Amino acid sequence: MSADSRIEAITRRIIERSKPTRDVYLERVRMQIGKGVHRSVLSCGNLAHGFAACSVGDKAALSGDQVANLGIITSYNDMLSAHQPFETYPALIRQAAAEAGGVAQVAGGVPAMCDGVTQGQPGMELSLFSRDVIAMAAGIGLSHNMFDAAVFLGVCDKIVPGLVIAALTFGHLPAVFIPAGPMTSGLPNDEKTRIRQLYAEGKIGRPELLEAESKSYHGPGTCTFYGTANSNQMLMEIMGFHLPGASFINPNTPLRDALTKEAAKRALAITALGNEFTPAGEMIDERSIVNGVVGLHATGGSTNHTLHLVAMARAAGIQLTWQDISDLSDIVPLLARVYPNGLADVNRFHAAGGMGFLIKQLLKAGYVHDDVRTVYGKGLAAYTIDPRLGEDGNVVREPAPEDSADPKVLAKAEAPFQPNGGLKMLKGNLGRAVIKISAVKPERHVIVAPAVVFHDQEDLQAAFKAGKLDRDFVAVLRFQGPKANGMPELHRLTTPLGVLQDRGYKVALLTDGRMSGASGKVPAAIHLTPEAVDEGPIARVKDGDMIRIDAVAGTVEVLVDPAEFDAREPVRPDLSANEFGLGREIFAPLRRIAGPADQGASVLY
Ligand SMILES: O=C(O)[C@H](O)[C@@H](O)[C@H](O)[C@H](O)COP(=O)(O)O
Ligand code: SF4
Repeated sequence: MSADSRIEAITRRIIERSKPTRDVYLERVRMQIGKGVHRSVLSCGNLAHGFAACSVGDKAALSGDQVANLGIITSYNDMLSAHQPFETYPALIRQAAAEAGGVAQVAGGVPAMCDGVTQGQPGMELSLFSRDVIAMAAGIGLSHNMFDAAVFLGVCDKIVPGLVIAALTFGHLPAVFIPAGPMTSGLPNDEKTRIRQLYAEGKIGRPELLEAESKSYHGPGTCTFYGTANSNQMLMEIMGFHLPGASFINPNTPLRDALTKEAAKRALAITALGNEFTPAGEMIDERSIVNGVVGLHATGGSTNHTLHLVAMARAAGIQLTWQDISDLSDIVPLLARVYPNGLADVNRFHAAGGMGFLIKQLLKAGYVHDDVRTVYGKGLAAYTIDPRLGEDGNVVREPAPEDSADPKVLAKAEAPFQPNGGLKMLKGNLGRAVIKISAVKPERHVIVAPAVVFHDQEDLQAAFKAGKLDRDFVAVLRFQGPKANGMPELHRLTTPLGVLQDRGYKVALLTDGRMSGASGKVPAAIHLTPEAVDEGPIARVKDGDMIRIDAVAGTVEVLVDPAEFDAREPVRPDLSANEFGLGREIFAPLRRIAGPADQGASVLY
């Protein structure tokens, strides 16, 4: 089943554009593959160090080059509810590997930041760069070169993108991603938001707010809104890094453990020592990347992936642009309504038919490429399934349903919630930006209002609390880009801007910073490039300038006489206050070399 001709055309132009870098990348992957079983190039001393702490049996196995060895890269910590379940995964993976006649070793750990803990805090200024630090940290583990395949334990925002960059950098190895699954449903996300707004208006106190937050985020597993973390799960499934049906099974359940053990065995089965060798660098190609972007649009996924997918693709020599993402958005319909794009959470998304139903609809309508390679074999059609626990405790896969079990949450391709995708690119005399329209009411897709300029999100919060913002306005929050302060998420502003919007004002945010994947109802033109610290046009905007954000036409403009605007000097504020404190001083070198948002805001390329 071939993809829609428009999808094919965009895929072809990505292939053409990427050819120079993709050819070099594939040549390097094949050269590494050509060196044979990797630990066989190690000296006896290297090898002895590599298995010194192993059992006698594993030492014997690893002394030769016939037994496959899995490198586990884990992002376990107790800070992220989504990653806490990984504490027990290495033992489960070792057991599964032994059952399959292989070996598994933890090759290394990577840091993982919880953006929920750092949201609105200085620590958030390390968040985006942590993606590339995670890629480097995973590379340190895999550089021991003891492994025939790698399994990656990661879920949340920057962790999966960082691990994918590492997996593709070590593209000569098969790579299987193993998730931990979503938290069970707690206080509904819209109720959490309502209570936050009551607190922002001074109508309730901290005890009531903390009670609501704790009922929302209440146990192990990924937070249940459709933010970056759950967008990551969708991507790993539709791009073929997960086993079919792995994404949205709750932690600490028999099916979850069965999926984890199956993933470990599958990773051992697809090494060069077997007959289904599937190196990640060849498995992921331009079609896989396009399938990921399509999945993002069809589900109203996180705006952060206009940064991460670009950086992930680049790791495999594939050059994905915002124009590609925007053009795909014009083609792909919105088929899922999961908070903030609706009231349901990911548990209800899964119960409605989940990834199997979604992929089946996208394949039927020709929006995705079926002729792709995955860790499960060939063809995306293998993912149109519903995972169950079999009698023998193993995973059983039944065909995904033809109909959505909840048409308010998952729609069929012939009757979508919106004719186009969740993400729109904006261009104009202020530069290039991104806006997530899937969660914004249509009457707010175009906003024309005077600018109120801020250099710090706290100043906007203070202006709100002082009652200075009860009017139509565009909050122009600048010096939030990668080089300025690490491009933090400004999701805390959703609450005051949401209160003002609910009071009937036409409000929007324009920033060179980011929002959370969980942000939604307030129109926000984000990732503005060039950023203010690079003297982008946003550095010349003044209070009162009329700003037009138009998600229909795809434009972002300041409505000031061009000659007058160009004659203005860019503002150059003192940013030294955010150059130290809570680790920001050690990230200064990364701020200096960070690339622009439309190229992934990466420090790696
Ligand atoms: O991109 C994302 O999805 C966010 O970074 C998300 O991971 C973050 O944790 C939010 O801040 C959670 O939402 P609240 O802050 O509203 O709890
Ligand atoms: S989804 Fe966000 S808040 Fe929840 S655990 Fe992951 S990073 Fe933390």
